[in-house]
Amino acid sequence: MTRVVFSMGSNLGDREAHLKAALRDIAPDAVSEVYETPPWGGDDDQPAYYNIAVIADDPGQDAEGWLALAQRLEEDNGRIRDPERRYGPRTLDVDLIAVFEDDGTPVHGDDPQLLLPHPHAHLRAFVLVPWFAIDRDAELPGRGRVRDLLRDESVAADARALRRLHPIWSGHGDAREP
Ligand SMILES: Nc1ncnc2c1ncn2[C@@H]1O[C@H](COP(=O)(O)OP(=O)(O)OP(=O)(O)O)[C@@H](O)[C@H]1O
Ligand SMILES: Nc1nc2c(c(=O)[nH]1)N=C(CO)CN2
Repeated sequence: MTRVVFSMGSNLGDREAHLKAALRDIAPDAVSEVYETPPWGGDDDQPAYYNIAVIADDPGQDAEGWLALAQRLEEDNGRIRDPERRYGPRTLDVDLIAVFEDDGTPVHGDDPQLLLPHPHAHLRAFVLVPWFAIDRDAELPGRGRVRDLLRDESVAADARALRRLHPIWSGHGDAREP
């Protein structure tokens, strides 16, 4: 069994519909409410994002399997990458933030195709705030408790600009209206 923490974001088209479509394919254990978040990364000329954090367990899935799933979800939602814009807009972005073995051991990855834990997660309020909302004891391997990471001055400033909107998931393994 492995446990994955995903960060999902959308800022093109029907943002909520893209997130719901992704949830339908993964049978999550926990899903945060939707947060509206300003673009992070310096490319500010784009719409605000909808972001959620998602936790899922699957007995048969390893880290590579979770990545393949994430990439399929992006493709199914029409993801196009603009090589000129590192942090440009997208219909759906699914990042693996951390993966844990059955006994809680974190999976580490240094292949550029799969960096684990995600190398920028500790800097991103749009990742940390939703994650903390669904797991008060969350810990980002190598960086510390999410509770403490949120106290960083720059992260805390970004966190204040997030707007918590509403639930997106009913808790019954699908993505129906709550
Ligand atoms: N932890 C990870 N989660 C998702 N993709 C990853 C991860 N580590 C490495 N990658 C690789 O990153 C590549 C680029 O992904 P993508 O274009 O979605 O990046 P991004 O979401 O724009 O930026 P960032 O990774 O900083 O969030 C993909 O080919 C993927 O294999
Ligand atoms: N607010 C916000 N900003 C971003 C996001 C995102 O999901 N939300 N994803 C990015 C690339 O992973 C870059 N910037």
